[in-house]
Amino acid sequence: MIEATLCFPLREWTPDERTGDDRERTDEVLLIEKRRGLGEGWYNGPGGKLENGETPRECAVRETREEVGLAVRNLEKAGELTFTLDGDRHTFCHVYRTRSFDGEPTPSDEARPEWVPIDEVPYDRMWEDDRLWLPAVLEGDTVAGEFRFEGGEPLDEADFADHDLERDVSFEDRS
Ligand SMILES: CNc1ncnc2c1ncn2[C@@H]1O[C@H](COP(=O)(O)OP(=O)(O)OP(=O)(O)O)[C@@H](O)[C@H]1O
Repeated sequence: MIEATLCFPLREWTPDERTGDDRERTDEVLLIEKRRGLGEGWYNGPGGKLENGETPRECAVRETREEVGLAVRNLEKAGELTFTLDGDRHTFCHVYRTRSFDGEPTPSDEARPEWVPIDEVPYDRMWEDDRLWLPAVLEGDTVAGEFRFEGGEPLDEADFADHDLERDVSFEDRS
């Protein structure tokens, strides 16, 4: 089974009063448009597979740096997701969020970063399961879920079948 991570950097957006912008204060999340590999063309958070000897947190920090050049800190565990394919466990994904980071998001060969207001997340251009668990993560809740896909490899061409999801879970292992 593949072990992977996703990281969702958050920042507060406030209107600049000098421009007369009357939109409400909101949170924005840093998403990427994936340019190659699994989920190419779709939006997701920065993230990827664990390398040998790496902890999930280290992986999320490394992948965010590699994909969008942002140095994230103080990651908060927000979710654990299991993706099955035709009944077998395919990927286990650790989800993090953080409001601490240095640098400016910069595009790479792998990803094009974009700050998006949390109520404008483009769920129709994401993995089908994202709409089920990401809103809770962006609202500050924690989630644990299993999402079942059918139809064979690759995972991003399989059909989403069904799921179980729990909110307000606690993660004991600090991973
Ligand atoms: C099935 N439903 C899913 N819903 C939401 N997110 C999903 C996902 N399934 C995989 N993911 C995430 O997608 C990234 C794959 O990225 P990643 O491992 O980098 O794939 P890629 O093939 O590009 O690998 P390399 O860059 O070659 O290592 C990685 O963050 C992983 O957690």
